[in-house]
Amino acid sequence: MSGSGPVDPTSTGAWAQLARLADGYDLDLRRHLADDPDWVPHQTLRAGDLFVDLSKNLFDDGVDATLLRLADEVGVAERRDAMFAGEHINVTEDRAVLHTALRLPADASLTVDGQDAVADVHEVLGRAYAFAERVRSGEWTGVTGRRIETVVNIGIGGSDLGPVMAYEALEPYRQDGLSCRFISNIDPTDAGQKLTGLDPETTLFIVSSKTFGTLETLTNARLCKAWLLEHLPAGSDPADAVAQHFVAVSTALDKVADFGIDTDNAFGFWDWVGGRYSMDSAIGLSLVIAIGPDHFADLLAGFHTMDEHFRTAPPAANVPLRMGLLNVWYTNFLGAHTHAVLPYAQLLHRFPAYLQQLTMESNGKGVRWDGAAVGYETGEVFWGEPGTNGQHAFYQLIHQGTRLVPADFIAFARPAYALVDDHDGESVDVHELLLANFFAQTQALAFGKTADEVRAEGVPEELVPARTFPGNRPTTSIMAPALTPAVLGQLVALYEHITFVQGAVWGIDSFDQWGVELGKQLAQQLRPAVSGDADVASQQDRSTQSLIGYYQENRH
Ligand SMILES: O=P(O)(O)OC[C@H]1O[C@](O)(CO)[C@@H](O)[C@@H]1O
Repeated sequence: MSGSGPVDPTSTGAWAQLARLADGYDLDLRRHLADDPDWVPHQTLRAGDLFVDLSKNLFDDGVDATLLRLADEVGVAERRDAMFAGEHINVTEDRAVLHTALRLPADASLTVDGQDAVADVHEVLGRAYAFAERVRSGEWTGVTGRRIETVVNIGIGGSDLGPVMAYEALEPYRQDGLSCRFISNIDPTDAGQKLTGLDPETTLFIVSSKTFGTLETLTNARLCKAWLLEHLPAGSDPADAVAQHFVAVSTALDKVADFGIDTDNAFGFWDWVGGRYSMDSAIGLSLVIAIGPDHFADLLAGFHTMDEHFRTAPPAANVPLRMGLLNVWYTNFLGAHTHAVLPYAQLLHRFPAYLQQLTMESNGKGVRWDGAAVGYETGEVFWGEPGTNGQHAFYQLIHQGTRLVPADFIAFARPAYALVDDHDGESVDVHELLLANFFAQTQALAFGKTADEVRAEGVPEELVPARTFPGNRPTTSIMAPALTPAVLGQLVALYEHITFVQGAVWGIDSFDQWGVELGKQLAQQLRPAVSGDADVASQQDRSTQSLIGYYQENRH
């Protein structure tokens, strides 16, 4: 796989056919759903516990069949199989891409570059579970003998976003008396705020960094170490204190040792796990401690369910394949640039932020994996907020603006908190209000409101245009019984594989992230200028000199 170049998707017959279909495409969702009684059942798919309704997307049988043909012509299935088999599909880093191995059951078998990956994964998982149990039970204590009450994960990007998102999402599964905080930003406010009010005797720090070379994480880890040693009761031995209060998760265990953390208290993973695909590796240690090994195992099982679906479901029933292809249709043929993700679940409030890294660090690429420039758009901008908050903020643009914004709506049949609003002799289940909004929004977006319908409500003629809704705004609805660990695993894996499908069609390496390097290098080079080195400042461009000058004048 790594030896042969990607197919240029624009050279395929399917691409040309999609371009013809898209020319003047004017599907009317009202008519489409009304005229074809089979459309909704045919476009309602299931994957694990997820119930996925694609029917309110802007496509028809012809587009659908051609998208599936495109997947065939560019070889999505072959690339998927190469990923699952451990081939080095991360070409620019010459690495396998095997986050799917992190959730294989213990009796599965997979050899990666001569190593038994399943045995390795389960060895680390077993150690992480045992460690988590010791913390949860109070057997693992701080240096003064007190049990741990707060776990602070220090990490950034993939070493932060997944654990935070899942910690928030699975709040009902957390153990009482144990909480987590997450320090990520190099802005000292982050560490300053998160350390405030902490009791050093009952705090455990997890330094999470795949490379153990990330400026933000190492700086924050040093700040936390200094804070710990300064605030522990006098007489605590520094080496014991670090040993009891610091553990690490990394692929670079030598650097962990250099930092002063006992490698007995370090949990490894492998270069075949990308940072943004690592929340189900030991990077999830804070989550394992918070929700416990059993729930974490359920989460992994959920991931695996979706992996198996993606690997084995026939194309027409394959949810990640179908959703990924629809995203290609919107991006490359209907002119969409962004994609909204709108969870009608407050507990998923960090899910869009998590998806930003997953999707944009993966597919924000301008060259294919053979180095050739792409001649087409890649990488949608993913964004979102929980409903119904978003309704009162940006839905106006989605409903009536000039841009096409495909949106994924996510909701659960059962609420995390069942609350009833008793008023005026009526009892209203508040979750019903949430779901009524969920259903109503996708209905309004799809079917709109015609000028005649607006007039029929007695609206003055001059206000009719402003109060008309064009409709035909595409949405996918994803529902599940409840937001359990297993369902969360399925959801995350679904988006991992959607991202994969898009990257495979575009022929890009969705697993490297060279685009984040230049800024890091320049920050290192610039730093002396920020500290007042006039020579280095004078070597900068005029705009940067002016900005640094402003900073120097106003810093005190
Ligand atoms: O886990 P690490 O090595 O500290 O990296 C953190 C993040 O930094 C990045 O490399 C981007 O700078 C991400 O891909 C990664 O998730």
